[in-house]
Amino acid sequence: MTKQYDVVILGGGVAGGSLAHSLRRQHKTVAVVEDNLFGGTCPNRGCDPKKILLSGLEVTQLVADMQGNGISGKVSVNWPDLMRHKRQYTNPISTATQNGLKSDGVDTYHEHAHFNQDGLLEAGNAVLAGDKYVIATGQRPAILDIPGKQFFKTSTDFLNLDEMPADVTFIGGGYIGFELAGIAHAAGAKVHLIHHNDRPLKQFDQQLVGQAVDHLSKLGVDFHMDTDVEEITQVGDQFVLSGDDFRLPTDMVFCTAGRIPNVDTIGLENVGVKTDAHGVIVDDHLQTSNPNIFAMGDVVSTKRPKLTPVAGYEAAYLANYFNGAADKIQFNSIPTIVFGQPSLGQVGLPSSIAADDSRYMLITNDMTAWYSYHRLNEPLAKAKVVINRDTETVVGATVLSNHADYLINIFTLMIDKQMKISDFNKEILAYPTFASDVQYLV
Ligand SMILES: Cc1cc2nc3c(=O)[nH]c(=O)nc-3n(C[C@H](O)[C@H](O)[C@H](O)COP(=O)(O)OP(=O)(O)OC[C@H]3O[C@@H](n4cnc5c(N)ncnc54)[C@H](O)[C@@H]3O)c2cc1C
Ligand SMILES: NC(=O)c1ccc[n+]([C@@H]2O[C@H](COP(=O)([O-])OP(=O)(O)OC[C@H]3O[C@@H](n4cnc5c(N)ncnc54)[C@H](O)[C@@H]3O)[C@@H](O)[C@H]2O)c1
Repeated sequence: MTKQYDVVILGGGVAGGSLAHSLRRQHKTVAVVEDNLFGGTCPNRGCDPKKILLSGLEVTQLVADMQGNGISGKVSVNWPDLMRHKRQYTNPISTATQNGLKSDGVDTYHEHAHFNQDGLLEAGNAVLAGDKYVIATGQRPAILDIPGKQFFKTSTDFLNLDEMPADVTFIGGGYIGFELAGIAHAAGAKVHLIHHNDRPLKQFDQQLVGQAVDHLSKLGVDFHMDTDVEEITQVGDQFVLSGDDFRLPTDMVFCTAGRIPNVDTIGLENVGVKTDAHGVIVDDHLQTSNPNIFAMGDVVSTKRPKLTPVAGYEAAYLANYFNGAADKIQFNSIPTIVFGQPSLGQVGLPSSIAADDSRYMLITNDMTAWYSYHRLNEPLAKAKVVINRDTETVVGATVLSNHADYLINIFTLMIDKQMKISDFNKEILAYPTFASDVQYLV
């Protein structure tokens, strides 16, 4: 059976689903092929479930910070209850997302999509012919290729754990390692985070990363830097991680050493689509080396952070492009946050570059004693803001605090709207809020 469409989308995640709805508003015929959960990574096994589980950390840490300041008595995370709370949100997502697509007139296929040797797009028994194809197959967890790799669990497993083990280890100090380590620690586990060099979260301000690491260490998280795990063996109910002069028994080990693009099982070689280690290679119109095939979202080879709002933005761009707009894709600043207690957020020009360039002024503030943070007895609140001396505008910011997310979004607006600091300071902002504190930071 061959069916003809204007656009066939491989992958029903954030990018694929959002493009499909936009194309239907243009009355185009659209098929979405999804081989796992509709909605993709973010709502099923990424951002959203992670942040629900993070609420355990937020509540317990707030209560711990406020001990002796009007709050007494400890609270603790009940992991099975928290997991039930998470599942109440995640369980309906895939069906609801698929139904939403169907009711909008999108044909959905719950199959693995691939281009066969004749270059035809197969989805199970169906052949889907498109005037255009869009690859939106996302990424999956990378698994380190070491003896015992079959014992690795992934972030997806973590976000579905029925019981929190007493002792857990994360290998890889990136976004996922830090975020899940914080959640596991709050849930009462002894947590180890192993990183292969001395630069965890290497894209962030290393001074602030160091302070976050010190803070988490004081709370009881064990960091093992410059440590290469070479083998995992099972000993009884435990796993032993070993390398040069290193041996660590643990109950569960998660590989959080990055994600790899889903390009290898979709027959791209049959349709002349070029890829590299970071994903599908595209031009400024998200067009691949095959002019009828486009790619968007996490599967694209790019140095930009691979994030949900970026995937959504690319989907919106392609919808306009397919509707006749000719502009090349351009990106505003992309804010990025490692969620935790504290969270670490960054946007725009990194402070490390600004520190060595006389065109910029770097303003560093310790906000810990400021009213907003004192009120909640927040133990660590720092901000670095980069200002262009000529234009007197903010061009970059890094914030370490439990409320970094509020501040980083405000800095993003200031940067992209090129708002003069003097104009920003004329604004009357609701007080006392984390947002109004920004006027003291610039
Ligand atoms: C643990 C975790 C936490 C995260 N937290 C955040 C966060 O806080 N903020 C943020 O902005 N981003 C976060 N991200 C990243 C975010 O989830 C992704 O950037 C986003 O989901 C990318 O959307 P996408 O549509 O490109 O890919 P996906 O959402 O991954 O969708 C791709 C879809 O394609 C499907 N697929 C793959 N191959 C095929 C095939 N051959 N045939 C059919 N279907 C296929 C997959 O099953 C998947 O559903 C997180 C990611 C993880 C893993
Ligand atoms: N809050 C967010 O926005 C958020 C959260 C989670 C994931 N994400 C997205 O998902 C992507 C993947 O996240 P991630 O944390 O898996 O990847 P990552 O690339 O951020 O971090 C992986 C880390 O593992 C380290 N590593 C690599 N090999 C190692 C080894 N052998 N031993 C020890 N450490 C090793 C790397 O140096 C790196 O620091 C992110 O880049 C981001 O795009 C975003």
